[in-house]
Amino acid sequence: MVSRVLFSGQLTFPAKPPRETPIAPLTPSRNVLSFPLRSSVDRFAMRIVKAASFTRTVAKVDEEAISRKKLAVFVSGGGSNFKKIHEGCIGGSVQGDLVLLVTNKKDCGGADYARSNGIPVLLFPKPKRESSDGLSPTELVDVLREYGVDFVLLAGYLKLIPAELVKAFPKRILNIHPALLPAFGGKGLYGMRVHKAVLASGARYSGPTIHFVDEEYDTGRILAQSAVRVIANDTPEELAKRVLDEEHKLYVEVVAAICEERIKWREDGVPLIQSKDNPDDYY
Ligand SMILES: Nc1nc2c(c(=O)[nH]1)N[C@@H](CN(C=O)c1ccc(C(=O)N[C@@H](CCC(=O)O)C(=O)O)cc1)CN2
Ligand SMILES: NCC(=O)N[C@@H]1O[C@H](COP(=O)([O-])[O-])[C@@H](O)[C@H]1O
Repeated sequence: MVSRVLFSGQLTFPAKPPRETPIAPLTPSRNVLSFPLRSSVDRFAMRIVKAASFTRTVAKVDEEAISRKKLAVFVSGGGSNFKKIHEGCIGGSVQGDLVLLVTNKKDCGGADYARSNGIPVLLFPKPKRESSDGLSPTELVDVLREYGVDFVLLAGYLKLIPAELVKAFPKRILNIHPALLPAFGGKGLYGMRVHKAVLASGARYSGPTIHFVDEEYDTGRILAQSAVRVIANDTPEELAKRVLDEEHKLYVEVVAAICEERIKWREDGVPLIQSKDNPDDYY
């Protein structure tokens, strides 16, 4: 079972010029004139009115046009979240483009998928053994900037993101964790270890958390979560599968919101997602 609470109370945001709510796209229910026409003159007049309205709406949407975002994804394993985000970019549900894949395991499944889809693969950090391969933290920041990366998405990446990168991309690095933070997070809690800890605790709910990344593991501002029921005789693998299915949905939804600039920061520092269907609602 998945639940998601919609917040639509009075919100206060840091003072900044209010952004006009864009006119909703033309939809029959919203834009069809519904009164009976009296004569051919009325019909002609109505066509003029509707044409003007359409032009104004299109013009407004053009003014509000938001640029596609450039995304870099970091993985260490199979990369199923990475693949779902890529499918979203290709399919049109995400207004973004995957320009880089970064990994600490250059032969992992995510890296193989990137190479077979023409996405450049970078190795970070440098392997411990003496090797020319791999980037230093400074080199990594430089490359991300050269590619014009707007957002960095961690998806099963198992190394600590260095402070240099966190500082270079403030409020622009996201991570997905397979449990409801702040519980079951931190150093040593990743992959199946997380689900084993959840089951051992007797928690009745788990589920993915998407949060902004700071200098420590799993302590950044929480942006999105969804709850997944823990079943009494769940194995770690069964729970992992249910949570991963929910991760795939949640990450694509959040990345779509990021690319559409629908993240709003409340004055107390909590980030919220503005509803796509009703701009007055946040969650
Ligand atoms: N600066 C940050 N870096 C990273 C974060 C973060 O929040 N801030 N999130 C992690 C992802 N993650 C949980 O979501 C996570 C990944 C790995 C570990 C961990 O304990 N790793 C081991 C090494 C594991 C390995 O090399 O196989 C360790 O550091 O000893 C904890 C949490 C990504 N980076
Ligand atoms: N703490 C980090 C962590 O455990 N991340 C988890 O690794 C898996 C990666 O799967 P994927 O490679 O198939 O996307 C995901 O379940 C993700 O939440």
